[in-house]
Amino acid sequence: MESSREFPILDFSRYSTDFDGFSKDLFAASNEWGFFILTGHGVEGLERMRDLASQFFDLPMEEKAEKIIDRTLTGYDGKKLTTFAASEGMSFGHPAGGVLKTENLPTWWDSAKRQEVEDFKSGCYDLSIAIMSCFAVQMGRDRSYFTQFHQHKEPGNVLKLIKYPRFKERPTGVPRLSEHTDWGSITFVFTDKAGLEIRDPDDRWFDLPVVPGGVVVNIADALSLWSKKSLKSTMHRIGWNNLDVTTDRTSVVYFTHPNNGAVLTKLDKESSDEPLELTYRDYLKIRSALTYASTRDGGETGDDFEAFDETALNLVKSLRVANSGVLESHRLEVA
Ligand SMILES: O=C(O)CCC(=O)C(=O)O
Ligand SMILES: [Fe+2]
Repeated sequence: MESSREFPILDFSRYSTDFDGFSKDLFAASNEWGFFILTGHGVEGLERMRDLASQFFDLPMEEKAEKIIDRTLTGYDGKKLTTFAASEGMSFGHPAGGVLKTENLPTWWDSAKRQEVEDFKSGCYDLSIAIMSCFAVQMGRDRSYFTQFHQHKEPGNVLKLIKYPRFKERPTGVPRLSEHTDWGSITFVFTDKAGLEIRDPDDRWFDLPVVPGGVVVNIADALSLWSKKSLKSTMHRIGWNNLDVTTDRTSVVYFTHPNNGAVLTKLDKESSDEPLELTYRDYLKIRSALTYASTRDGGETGDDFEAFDETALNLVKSLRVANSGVLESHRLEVA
């Protein structure tokens, strides 16, 4: 679907030559669309990450599935275990340095490869901090305002290599990736293939363009709450219409998260004089309960919604897709 509005494509080299103008444009794009494409971003090592992804996903299942994704979002997110998507993923969580030490990576990821992953993550981290400094200034804060809440602490940022495999025929009733918003601060999607669809400012599905050398950036829930929704966390998905079913799609995705203790917002409570502080940790608990309540085996969280503060629960629900009824569970057996 086309949009009547122009999708924002911005050049990161303006960050050093025209900080004020650039940050204004970045903020406007994130306010209107919640998504933009950044060219000239300078993150190095993408080809190598794609190369490692391709080698890894070609390994026999026993080697890939040696370590399955855990609570630190590290490990193999395998075909048979994946919910919400017809894909397989290899995920590297932890704060900086953690990929070198974790015991939850398949042996194939030796120390040299782990170092390459760390280096790529580090380039992404620097870019994320630069982008957030633009938002901070536009929100009337100090340039380093968000940096203090994105230190190398728990839960850390996640790099995920994702392969959406080709099929002979289009599977029925299952998208490549179900519609959702992301959870943290901002996300980067590096890909050379079409397929990503987002809700445009008129709330219609829009096919994201592919810009060679550009990275797709989107705002996630936590940053949206932090900015009282002036930065938009936009729903997105990957369908079948834009990319032939017989074509593989690989993406390299970097998710940034605030530190667990970061206060995203304060909620006024009638019952108390003190506002309730909603931290990223609180948000995560609510969001994962809402999301996994709809899956067949309930996830790990259980669904003890009564334990949550009602105002906080309603706020997270107001992000629309945190409603468990919207996400559907898909468990697809790939031949
Ligand atoms: O693979 C992509 O292009 C997007 C992935 C995505 O939206 C996600 O994993 O949250
Ligand atoms: Fe996403």
